[in-house]
Amino acid sequence: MGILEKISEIEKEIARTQKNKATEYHLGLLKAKLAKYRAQLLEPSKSASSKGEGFDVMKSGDARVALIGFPSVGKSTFLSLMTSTASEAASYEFTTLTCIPGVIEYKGANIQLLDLPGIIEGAAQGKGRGRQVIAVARTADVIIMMLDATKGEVQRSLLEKELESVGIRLNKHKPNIYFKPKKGGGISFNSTVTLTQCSEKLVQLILHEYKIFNAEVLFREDCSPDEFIDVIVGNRVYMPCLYVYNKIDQISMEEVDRLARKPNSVVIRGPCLTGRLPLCSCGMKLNLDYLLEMLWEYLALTCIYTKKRGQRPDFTDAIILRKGASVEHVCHRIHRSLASQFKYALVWGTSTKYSPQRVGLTHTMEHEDVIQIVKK
Ligand SMILES: Nc1nc2c(ncn2[C@@H]2O[C@H](COP(=O)(O)OP(=O)(O)OP(=O)(O)O)[C@@H](O)[C@H]2O)c(=O)[nH]1
Ligand SMILES: [K+]
Ligand SMILES: [Mg+2]
Repeated sequence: MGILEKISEIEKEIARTQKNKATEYHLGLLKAKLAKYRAQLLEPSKSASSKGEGFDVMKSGDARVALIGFPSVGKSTFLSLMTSTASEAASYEFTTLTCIPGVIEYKGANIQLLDLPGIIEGAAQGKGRGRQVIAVARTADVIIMMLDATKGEVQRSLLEKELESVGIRLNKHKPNIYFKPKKGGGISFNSTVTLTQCSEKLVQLILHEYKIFNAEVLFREDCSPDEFIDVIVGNRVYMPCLYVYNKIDQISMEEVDRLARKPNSVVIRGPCLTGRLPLCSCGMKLNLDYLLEMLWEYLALTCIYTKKRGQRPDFTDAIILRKGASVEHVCHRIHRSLASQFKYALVWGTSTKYSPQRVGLTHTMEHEDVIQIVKK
C-alpha cells in the first residue's frame, strides 16, 4: 500500500470511529499515525519536476505576504491593484504559473506581496503546482487566503485542510507544552492545568508510536492530542491568516454582511465593471483600506523611532522590525558596526518602566518606542 492509500485508510477509520471515552486512545493513536505518514509524504521527492522554476523569489522588504487561493478567485487582480507590479489576470483558470512578487508600501514599511498559481484539492500531495505554492506559503509572515464570495465555504475548508496537512497552522499559537526527549529515565509527565483532552496514558501511547520512550513532558495548557503531536513532530509553522472574500459585487448585500462578520475576514471587490453593483455607487467601496489596516495588524510589525541627543525624535522615518526585536536588531538596522560600539541606549515608550530608561542590547523593543543610542 502506498502512503496516500494508508493516509486515506486512516482518515476513513477516524471518520467512522465515534468519539467517546472508550475510543479516545484509539483515535489518538490513529492521529499520530496520520501525522507520521503526512510527514513522509512531504519529504523532498527525488524527481526534478517537484522543484519549481520561477518559485525562488528573494525575500525582500520588511515582511512577506503570500496569496493563496483556488484558481481564478482574483489573486492576480489583487496584486496588480495593490502594487505597481502587473500580474496577468484572465477569466480562465491557472493564468498564473509562477510566483510574482510585488511591493505594498504602507506606514513606511515595504511589504512583499506574492501572487501565486491557484491551488486545488490535493495540492499538498503534488497536484498542480501545489507543493511549490505551499513551500512558498511556509516562508510567509502572513497568508492572505483569497476566496470567491460566490463559491461558498467549501473552498475555504478545503484550503485549510491542505495547509493543515503540511503542518501549517492558521491563526493558532504554538501549544504551550514543554517537551524534551531524554536518553533514559522513562517518560515523566506533568501538567500545570487541568487536562480535559489528554491524559498521561494517551500521551505515553502517542510517544510510543513515535518510538519515544524517554522524555520530559509538561502541559502548561489544556491541549488536544493533535496539538501534542504537533509539538512532538516539531516542524510546524504557526501563521496568521486573513480570509479575503473577493467578488462581492456578485452576491447579495445580506451575504456580504454575513461574510464580513466572520472572524479574521475581510470582504473586497476587484475593479470589475461587469458586476451587479456599479462601481462607486451606493457607498460600495473596494474596501482595500480596511484590508490594509487588518493586514498591518496581522503582520504585527514594530515601528521604532530614533532620536539624537538633545533633538526631537525623527517620526518621519521609522525603523520597521519584527515583533520581539531587540535593541541589537535596531543597531544592526542603523549600521553594521553599531552594536560593537554600543555603550547603552535610552528608550522612551511602552517597553520600559521609566521614560527614558537605560537599557542594554538584549532589551526587547515595542511598537512606537523611541530610542537614543549612546556609543562607547
Ligand atoms: N466580478 C468580479 N470579477 C473579478 C473580481 N476580481 C477579479 N475578477 C475577475 O476574475 C477573473 C480571474 O482573476 P485573476 O486575477 O486572473 O484570478 P487568479 O486568482 O489570479 O487566477 P489564477 O492565476 O488563474 O489562479 C478575471 O476575469 C477578473 O477580472 C471582482 O471583485 N469581481
Ligand atoms: K485566472
Ligand atoms: Mg493569477
